[in-house]
Amino acid sequence: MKNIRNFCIIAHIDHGKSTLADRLLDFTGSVTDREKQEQLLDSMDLERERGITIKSHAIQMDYEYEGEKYVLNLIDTPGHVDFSYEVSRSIAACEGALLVVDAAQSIQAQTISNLYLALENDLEIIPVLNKVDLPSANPEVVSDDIVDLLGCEHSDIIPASAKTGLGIEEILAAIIKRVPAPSGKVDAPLRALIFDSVYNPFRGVETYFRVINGSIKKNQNIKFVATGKNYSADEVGTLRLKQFPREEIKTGDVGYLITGIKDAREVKVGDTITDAKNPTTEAVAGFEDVKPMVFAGIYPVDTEDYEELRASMEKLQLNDASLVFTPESSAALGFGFRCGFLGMLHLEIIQERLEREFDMTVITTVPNVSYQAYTNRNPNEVLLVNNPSDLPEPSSLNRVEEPFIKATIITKSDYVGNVMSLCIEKRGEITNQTYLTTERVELSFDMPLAEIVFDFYDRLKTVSRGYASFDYSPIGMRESKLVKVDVLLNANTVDALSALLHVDNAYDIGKKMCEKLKELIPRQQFDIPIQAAIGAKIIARETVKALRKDVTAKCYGGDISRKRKLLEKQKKGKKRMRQVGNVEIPQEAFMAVLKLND
Ligand SMILES: Nc1nc2c(ncn2[C@@H]2O[C@H](COP(=O)(O)OP(=O)(O)OP(=O)(O)O)[C@@H](O)[C@H]2O)c(=O)[nH]1
Repeated sequence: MKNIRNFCIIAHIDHGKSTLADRLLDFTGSVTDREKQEQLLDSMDLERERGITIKSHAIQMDYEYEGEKYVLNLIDTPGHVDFSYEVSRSIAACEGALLVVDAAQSIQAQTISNLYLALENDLEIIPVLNKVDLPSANPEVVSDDIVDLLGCEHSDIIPASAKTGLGIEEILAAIIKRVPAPSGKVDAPLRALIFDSVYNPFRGVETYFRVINGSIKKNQNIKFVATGKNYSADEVGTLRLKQFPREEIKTGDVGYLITGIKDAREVKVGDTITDAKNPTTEAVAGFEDVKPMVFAGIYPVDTEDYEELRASMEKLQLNDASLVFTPESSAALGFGFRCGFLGMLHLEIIQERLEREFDMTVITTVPNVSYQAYTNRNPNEVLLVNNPSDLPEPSSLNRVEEPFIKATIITKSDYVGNVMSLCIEKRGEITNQTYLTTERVELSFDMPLAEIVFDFYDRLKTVSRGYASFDYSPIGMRESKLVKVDVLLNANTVDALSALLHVDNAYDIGKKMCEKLKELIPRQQFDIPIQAAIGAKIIARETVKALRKDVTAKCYGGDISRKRKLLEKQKKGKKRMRQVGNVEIPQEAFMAVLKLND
């Protein structure tokens, strides 16, 4: 045990975490040349394409230092705020953390939020100043920032470049010297923390764990504490680039477990594994069910594909336990599903996976957060509103509460004004303003989650010219004045276009929605009035004028091939359209409310 080191890498997005992990694997000889590939740890295609780490992974390295052999377990963590719960679990499985800071970008919002998570778990922090090879790097200034933040010495900071390999040896030495060896009770009943799980279509769910006390043996009868289910440990082993089956994984070490579980929902990140006959008495530390933050309807483009969509979603859920869905129906779109996501990125990923892996073309409706409504009839009963159509009628509605978050934004002092006006426009209330240095300011706001899940991040980037980083954490529900804004096309309400909005914004957004829809809905043979309404009251109106021109009109005469080509083109453009009443609505229109400021 004394020669094991468990550590993770924490950083703001794009500060070089995955690249650094690759260098460490290289340097310790954990990969052969043939296995070498950029960003080894990001194994999903999507991850590689998007250049982001979606799921956290673990990998074991051997390293000899001053004549002694060490086992280093690197637990990689996802960088996007949608997956922050996984970061916290990975952190809980370690004793130390490399805090990677980009020498050109300095400390950003997620550097700080991840650092706090690490400090809460008493991790030893090793600050790494990455990307010192960049011409724009500013190592002196950024080192000062790090010293201010951590209260460490300048000499504690390791200058490095994950690109050139500078500093890698020093980092490995620091992991061995500064990160404490795991401490745990070898003789106590098994207690292991699940920090991740991965779905393998052939072997079922692979569970990644860290043994805190005792050991886990092959064929042992084990129990998952939170779900209360028993399994047999069919295979346990250590994780290298490949899996290495072992007879036993001992106290302090990290490994994988295969039990034949076929459904990802049975394995919950943060749960504790214990022995079925001799269970641990210690409480499961900090286990939390991950709750979806954003809800949207997903409908097949072709109504006949509903069953196929259901089958695809069920398969997706087997390997992504954070996806939840229930069937729903919409007057406009027919049968589909209301799905819960961790955030907008997660929504995009699911949509893309449905298309790539299952060949499904789907229509996604306006996303919304989850509200809580109370009616006059029973003001104590909470009604969950995950869909605008679930909101009770205004006459019977007592009050609505919406989720709030604490937003932390770090920006340059020049942009404080812009950032503040943006946040105030988004119904934010400033709660704190701290100058980290004379140039950099940390701002905190209490804001409704609904305002930030959509275009906030892009707007923030624009108003700060890219010099703002952002992070948030939920702070509970607060009462809010919300109304349902409906959209009528050709005098028919299209339920899939309804949105829940704050009363102060409803008129403005209603008007913008009509304008945007006018741009997006193709002209047809007749005038299409577009109206926004609150209840029976129309608050805005636009009209899509009737079409006069036939696309093939120009090709009079016999040029049939050209005519066909044009018609093909028109058909392609129609692919993702939905006929509602007699109006054709393209997919973009369902998301129009998100793009009002484009
Ligand atoms: N010049 C230079 N570029 C680097 C260095 N380290 C990483 N990069 C580049 O910075 C970008 C981001 O690096 P990643 O390793 O993907 O960053 P990350 O923190 O893992 O990002 P997420 O996985 O999305 O959280 C990539 O284009 C890397 O090639 C470095 O030391 N020097």
